[in-house]
Amino acid sequence: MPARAATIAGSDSSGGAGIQADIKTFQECGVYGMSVITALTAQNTLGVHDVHRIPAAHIAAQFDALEQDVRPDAVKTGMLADGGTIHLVSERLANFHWPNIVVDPVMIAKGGTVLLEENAVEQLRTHLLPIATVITPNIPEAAALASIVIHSRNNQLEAAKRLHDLGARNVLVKGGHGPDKDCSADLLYDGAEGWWIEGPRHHTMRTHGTGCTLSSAITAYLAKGYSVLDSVIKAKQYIHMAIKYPIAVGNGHGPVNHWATRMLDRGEDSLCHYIKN
Ligand SMILES: Nc1ncnc2c1ncn2[C@@H]1O[C@H](COP(=O)(O)OP(=O)(O)O)[C@@H](O)[C@H]1O
Ligand SMILES: Cc1ncc(COP(=O)(O)OP(=O)(O)O)c(N)n1
Repeated sequence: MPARAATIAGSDSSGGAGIQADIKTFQECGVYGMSVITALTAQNTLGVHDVHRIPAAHIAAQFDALEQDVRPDAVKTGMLADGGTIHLVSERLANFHWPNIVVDPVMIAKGGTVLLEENAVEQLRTHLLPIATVITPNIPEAAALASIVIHSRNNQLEAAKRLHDLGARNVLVKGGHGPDKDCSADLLYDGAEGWWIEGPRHHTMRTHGTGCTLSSAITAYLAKGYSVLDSVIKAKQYIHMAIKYPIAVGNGHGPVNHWATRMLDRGEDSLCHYIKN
């Protein structure tokens, strides 16, 4: 059987983020992709226009269908919408013992639409963080979860330490929203060591779905058996290529190019590098 990855997330009708971005990324990274859909969004590159939550019984049925037949080698969570869904997802993940759990704590879309009810942040902290192999907050999400203001790399590290203390085994605080104009630096912290995984900052509007794409690439490489550090480095190279070589889709914040590596037929770019903190 091929390596298998599952995404537990919301659908983006325009295909740039959510379930669609995750499945495209799984495919490009060479793993078999599966999904548990938590919400449907009517969305395009201009924004999120409507959200329809999936009833809990049907989310549970999707989980059970995978468990009974095609267990994943790694799994990620994305848009979970509300506390009830977080509760159900964390209960299923804990009971099924699915390995390699990547938690992307999606809270707000780039256009400003709330994708997780504000009062569900505590459920994320107490239910999902403790079972996460890796958590991948962006800077505003890390700030909200760790109750800290993030203006600098030192703050990024402090947030990572606090989230590790809450139970996440590895914490990746992504730097896309950081202040550095030339570099987008993500910090990986495992409780002992910190690694800065850096790539050049691309000045572009086509960044819809960057977080979903990075976390699903990490999930794919974990499913293939890479270590957490190697999975994050390979995923960073994948997102770097997907932003650097854009495709023109839509009139707003366009999606990243999920097949950049294949289209260029040139393998992975070597511009990303990592350094010990
Ligand atoms: N303009 C950019 N140039 C290069 N890398 C970027 C850019 N924007 C985001 N990234 C990278 O994309 C990934 C997702 O980052 P981020 O934007 O922080 O997440 P989110 O989409 O969840 O807000 C990270 O690896 C980050 O460094
Ligand atoms: C259905 C759905 N899930 C997640 C997001 C957020 O995706 P992200 O990768 O953080 O990218 P942006 O939307 O912030 O560009 C989403 N929009 N829709």
